[in-house]
Amino acid sequence: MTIGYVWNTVYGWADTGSGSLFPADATTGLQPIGHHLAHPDTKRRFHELVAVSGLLDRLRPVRAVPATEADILRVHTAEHLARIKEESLLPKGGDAGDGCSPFGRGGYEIAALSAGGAIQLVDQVVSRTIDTGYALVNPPGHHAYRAGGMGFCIFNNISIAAAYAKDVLGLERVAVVDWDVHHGNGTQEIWYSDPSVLTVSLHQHLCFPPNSGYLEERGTGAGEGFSINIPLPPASGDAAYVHAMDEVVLPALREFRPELILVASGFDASIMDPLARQMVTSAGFARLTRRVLDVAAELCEGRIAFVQEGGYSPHYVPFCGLAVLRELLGDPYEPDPYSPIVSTQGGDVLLDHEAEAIQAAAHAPAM
Ligand SMILES: O=C(CCC1CCCC1)NO
Ligand SMILES: [Zn+2]
Repeated sequence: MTIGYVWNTVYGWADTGSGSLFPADATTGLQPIGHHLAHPDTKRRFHELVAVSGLLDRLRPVRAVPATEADILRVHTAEHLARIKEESLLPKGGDAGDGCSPFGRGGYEIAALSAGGAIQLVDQVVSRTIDTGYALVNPPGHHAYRAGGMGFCIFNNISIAAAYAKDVLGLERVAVVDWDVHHGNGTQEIWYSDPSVLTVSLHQHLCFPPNSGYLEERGTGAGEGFSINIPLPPASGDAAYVHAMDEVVLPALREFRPELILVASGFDASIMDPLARQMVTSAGFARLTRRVLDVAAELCEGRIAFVQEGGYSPHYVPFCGLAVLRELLGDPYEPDPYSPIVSTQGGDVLLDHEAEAIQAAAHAPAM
């Protein structure tokens, strides 16, 4: 198996400013802090663990190339692209669009390279140059909608890659499975009326964005039934996520019959993440990964690619990512150093209310 891997040093240079979420503001008590919650150090640490663990030597480097304006415009409006480029020229940069997604001067180039990393990985998976792979890109993308960015996302990397797969590589059906803990509202919006892209979002119900990701959001027009939301209760752990995968995601993929599966791989559903309240462990992410790898082999000759989204625990994200990469390499799961603490907190048992939430999603109208 040849497993591709995308990383570029500038992904670790994304300037997230001096705030923790909102910009520092002495008048409102928002003290400056060294690391914004989305500080790139978390993803740099993931990369460094991949390197120090020895896995990097077993991965095939895939070189990120900046997404072109044409690539970005397949998904985003000209106005959004123009604004990001304009603000990226300012001495202190700008914001993706919601006031808590800062980027520094040159942020456009990093965001274009993030989207371009996803494109390059998809290109090599579809052409079978590599069997599968992981794009450890930054900034993330799944909240970015056609006309704007939000939630730390400037451009919707995975949608830009999906559009490339359709329009340039000629694929007719692409599925996006989003296990980032927050609703993939941007990805959903972009493809909401389009039956050629199935979007499936597993997320903590109402965690972010506000009032988004309801079960009833199923697509519109020709796209009716091709947007699937699986809102999960807070504290859902490995058992709930694996059950949701088995009961909702895999059946939907089998019905849709994608030619390519893209996984929006956020690790903020982890038990140690500061921006959500789920309890997924590195073992849980390994189990989810095994399942999507197997269904890709079953449905589309293994054409599956993983694109980094969120994940904010600098302590734990590296080990969640390592567990996913070990699964891609066919290595057995290895408990991480936090396992004695995180694997005894109860997320490994499916609770009734979790099962009920998942059954509700499983019985939503078919596509
Ligand atoms: O990881 C993210 C970003 C979530 C934060 C954006 C503002 C508050 C929560 N989205 O997937
Ligand atoms: Zn997230």
